[in-house]
Amino acid sequence: MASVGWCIEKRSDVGHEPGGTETVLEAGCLSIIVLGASGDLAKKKTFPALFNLYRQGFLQSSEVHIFGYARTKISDDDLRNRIIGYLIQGTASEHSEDVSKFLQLINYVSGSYDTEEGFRLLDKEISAYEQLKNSVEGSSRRLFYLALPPSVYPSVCKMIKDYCMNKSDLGGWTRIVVEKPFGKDLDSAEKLSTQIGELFDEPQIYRIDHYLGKELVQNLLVLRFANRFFLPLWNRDNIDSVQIVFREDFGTEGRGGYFDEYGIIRDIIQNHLLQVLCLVAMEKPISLQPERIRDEKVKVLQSVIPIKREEVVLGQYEGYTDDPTVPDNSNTPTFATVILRIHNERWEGVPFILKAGKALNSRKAEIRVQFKEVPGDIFKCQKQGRNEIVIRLQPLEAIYMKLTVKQPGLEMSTVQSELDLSYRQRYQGVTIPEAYERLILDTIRGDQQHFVRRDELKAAWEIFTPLLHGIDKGEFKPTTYKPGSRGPVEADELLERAGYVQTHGYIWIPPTL
Ligand SMILES: NC(=O)C1=CN([C@@H]2O[C@H](COP(=O)(O)OP(=O)(O)OC[C@H]3O[C@@H](n4cnc5c(N)ncnc54)[C@H](OP(=O)(O)O)[C@@H]3O)[C@@H](O)[C@H]2O)C=CC1
Ligand SMILES: O=C1O[C@H](COP(=O)(O)O)[C@@H](O)[C@H](O)[C@H]1O
Repeated sequence: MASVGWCIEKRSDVGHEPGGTETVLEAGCLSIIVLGASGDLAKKKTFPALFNLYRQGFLQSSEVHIFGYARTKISDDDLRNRIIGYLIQGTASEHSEDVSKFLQLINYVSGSYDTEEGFRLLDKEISAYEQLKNSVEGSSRRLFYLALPPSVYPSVCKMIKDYCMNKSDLGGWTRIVVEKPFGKDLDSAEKLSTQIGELFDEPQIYRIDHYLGKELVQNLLVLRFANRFFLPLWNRDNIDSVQIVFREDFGTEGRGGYFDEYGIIRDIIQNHLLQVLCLVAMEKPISLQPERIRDEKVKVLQSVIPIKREEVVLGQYEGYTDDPTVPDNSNTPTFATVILRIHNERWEGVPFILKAGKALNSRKAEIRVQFKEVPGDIFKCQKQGRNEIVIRLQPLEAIYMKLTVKQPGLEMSTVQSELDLSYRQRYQGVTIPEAYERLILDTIRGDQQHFVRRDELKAAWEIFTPLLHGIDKGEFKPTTYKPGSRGPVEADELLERAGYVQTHGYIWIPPTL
């Protein structure tokens, strides 16, 4: 197991610009508290991510303890038994000793989310552990991960603030991680932000969007700003359209109750896809300081003009309302294509097409940047297709550029082909970290670059709230589509109207080893 101590590289805050990093020695013991430990996210994502960090040496048993907290009355062992299967999944058998050792780092505390009793008990347990480690009071670090429905965030944050804070400021800290959906519209999100903002300062709040932890999303700034190729081309003069697409080949699967309240726009588009859009469209930040990057993202969001009704297609898959937790007359979209337009010098006139759907014919997420046609087409090859750069976020991470080349052989004819950077082939033996793993490590390191700032969130809700209110009032109706299909045909028609040219007779085949 690689040993990684707590001497970490921490990005300095505003005032230390540009660029520089400083080394901060964080020596206090670390308590990670997973609230909602009995739930779905905790078992599927949070605990496995913590395990992987532990396995790779980023969490040391001498310095870290993990507490699960929820109302369900279970023992430490019950919790361990609930999560063990998710830790072992995808883990080689040689790691079974690590699994046992990791599980011993976890204790469970049961209590409610709005009364002091449980939180006093939780504080007592954390303090006991800190004392055991001889941690100097105030130097210890407490990370609260809210794997909970947002309805309980305000009361939970109040309880943490009143009963569970790190006791003083001797280099220690208290941070909270909150999951999406952060609000349901502009007003509710602002209300939630204000409630939490009265209790914690912005540098203590980590609004997680797990798409920001995906490898190829993290690569976007490097790709755009470290390569001469792209700098002069990345604008309205050369790019005709940008698509950011999320497809899932399964339906709401046991999460129907939650999903019906939110729908695909709040579940995927307003957060995950919009965050990706920001990174594709933003200007170059003056440095890699998290605040400087987030400043640029906010500017993009604030430049988006109101969504036009005719640039939206909504769908709902057949059979969606068969779920007993979904009302028969549900108007909730499980599919949406929405065109956003950015009113600035770089992007005026370029449609940013955000598309997301459940129960479709495939599972993938990608960014597809389509370039304009070459003027003066001497090869008469225009009909074969346009240049595209495709960034495949998942599965099979890849970046490929679709381009026209000479067909090999004696004739001078042209054909569509690609320059392909397929990660599995290029980076053999390299394990790409899970998004949650990376983001939890960032919260421990105090790096907020890949988290959503309050003003970003506000600007994101400003874009979608009018449309969402229209849908909630039943003013827009989703059209039905067949599960396993591409979604409503109207979505492809909208794409065509937006100027997207489908390439026929060419398909990218991920290379095999
Ligand atoms: N599951 C997923 O894949 C993803 C989830 N998220 C977000 O993460 C958060 C947690 O999600 P998930 O784990 O699926 O949610 P769950 O519905 O599984 O809830 C987590 C825990 O919260 C408690 N809980 C549930 N409902 C309520 C309620 N109405 N009032 C008080 N406590 C409640 C339960 O614990 P107990 O009863 O023991 O207290 C439950 O085990 C949510 O904000 C969700 O939107 C984000 C991305 C993906
Ligand atoms: O946040 C969510 O994301 C998942 C998809 O995540 P991915 O990393 O597998 O692409 C989605 O299934 C879920 O509905 C949504 O809440």
